[in-house]
Amino acid sequence: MSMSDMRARRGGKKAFLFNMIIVGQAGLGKSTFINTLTNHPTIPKRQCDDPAQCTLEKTVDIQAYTVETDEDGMKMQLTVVDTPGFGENIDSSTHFNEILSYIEHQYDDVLAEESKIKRNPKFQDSRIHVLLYFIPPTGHALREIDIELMKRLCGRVNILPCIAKADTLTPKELAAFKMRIMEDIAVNEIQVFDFPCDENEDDDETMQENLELRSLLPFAVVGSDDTLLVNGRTLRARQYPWGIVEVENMKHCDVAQLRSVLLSTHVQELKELTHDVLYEAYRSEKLSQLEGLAEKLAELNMQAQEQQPGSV
Ligand SMILES: Nc1nc2c(ncn2[C@@H]2O[C@H](COP(=O)(O)OP(=O)(O)OP(=O)(O)O)[C@@H](O)[C@H]2O)c(=O)[nH]1
Repeated sequence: MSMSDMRARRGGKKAFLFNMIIVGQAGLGKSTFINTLTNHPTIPKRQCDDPAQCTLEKTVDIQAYTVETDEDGMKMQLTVVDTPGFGENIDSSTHFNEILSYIEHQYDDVLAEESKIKRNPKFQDSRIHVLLYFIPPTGHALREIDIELMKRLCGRVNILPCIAKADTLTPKELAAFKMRIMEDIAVNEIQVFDFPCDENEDDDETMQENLELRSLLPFAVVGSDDTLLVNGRTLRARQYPWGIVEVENMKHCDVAQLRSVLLSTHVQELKELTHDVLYEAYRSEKLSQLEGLAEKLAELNMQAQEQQPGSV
């Protein structure tokens, strides 16, 4: 779909449903980022008076939060699925399996609904349209765990890689880190959502915008729960002894562009890719598995009948 079509759709009365999941190591600022993105305390802060206890009070369950957004005239009902951060000591394969089964479970629900003779008019499609993968700001390269997780999930969900806490890197470090991450993604054949362009469908403006967005990958993210007064304007920002990092300032990070992608310009495309490509692949895999099982059962039945006394 072209950007102009997308814009033509904006301002419609019906709120768009969009579902995202956020994944990454513990303490990378996932909850803070969601509240920054939605400009709302979508994920409640954990109440904790005792700093010693605070570190123990992490996100422990996969949990969905829904919030209304209105970005650039595009109204949406956004559901964000927050996942527990994984760490060095956690068995990562269990963690990956939980995320994968959560994503597949939403596909199963749709598959079951599609197979009903009488559909439920109130059925809510909770398929995940995008996964934000938070990479720690090590400044080196992707870790094995990042590669493994993205490899396992990329056939099931659109992945957008993000560098968490990008304010901890200098601009030079950030640029080099971005380059190495994209090299690792290519070498390991990880399919991420890279703003594909279609010469036959997209107009020049869309192609240009997509190429610019692609060049930003992975998005440099900064989140903050605080607002500060900067030159007479109240802004979401992080304050340090040496200065201020403004969340919406494109010179400081890529949050402004990422917000626009996630809440407006690329919502339709991510939904279409989820339905037409990812869900379709899952559906046919599932159905051929069922077909294989049915054939096996029929074969076993036939053998059982042949072995019955009196059968010819
Ligand atoms: N420097 C920096 N710190 C951040 C940023 N975003 C969040 N933080 C801080 O990082 C800490 C953890 O933030 P959370 O949002 O709770 O992290 P989380 O990933 O949701 O944590 P889990 O739920 O435990 O996985 C908090 O002290 C935040 O203030 C950021 O962009 N830059």
